[in-house]
Amino acid sequence: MRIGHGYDVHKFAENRKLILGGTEIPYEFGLLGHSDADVLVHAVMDSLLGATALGDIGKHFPDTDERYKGADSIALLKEVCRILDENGYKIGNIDSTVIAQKPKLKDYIYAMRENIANACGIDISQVSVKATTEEKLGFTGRLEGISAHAVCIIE
Ligand SMILES: Nc1ccn([C@@H]2O[C@H](COP(=O)(O)O)[C@@H](O)[C@H]2O)c(=O)n1
Ligand SMILES: C[C@@]1(CO)OP(=O)(O)OP(=O)(O)OC[C@H]1O
Repeated sequence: MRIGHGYDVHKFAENRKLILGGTEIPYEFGLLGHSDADVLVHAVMDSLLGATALGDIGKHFPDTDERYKGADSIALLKEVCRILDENGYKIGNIDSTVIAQKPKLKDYIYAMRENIANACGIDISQVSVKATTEEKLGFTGRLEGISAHAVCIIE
């Protein structure tokens, strides 16, 4: 059994969609990135890669590579899960937290869990997504961006 941890941050920008956990969330700002900037899926991918000690998302999907411009992070997650499978690993469970002052995410949590579980070929009960604010403190509290943490167990 191996444990993995992932963390990512993306800043808010105008004229971008807000994609979290593969779900488009209505909000006045989106997140800036080379890909679709899905900060939650990026943290999940880094936790899985961390558990295998096979590098990180920057190594597998460099932000200098035109192939990943506007990339659907859920598609990248599927590739990470293919790598895990190729190396003989199975996911035990994934737990994650999105840190966002706004928007409220509770109505989208189930859809995010479902998207992540489907991409990984696991049951939704193996994927937890939580949301919290930082009580208006720090960069998330100032509405400058969103961060996400994820941990996982693989076997
Ligand atoms: N962007 C967010 C942040 C929080 N939630 C939900 O609200 C609960 C209370 O959040 P606090 O930061 O005030 O502790 C939290 O447990 C989430 O259920 C949310 O939906 N979206
Ligand atoms: C997945 C990638 C691909 O460009 O997405 P980005 O939007 O650049 O996001 P970041 O978390 O800064 O780096 C990871 C990249 O590998």
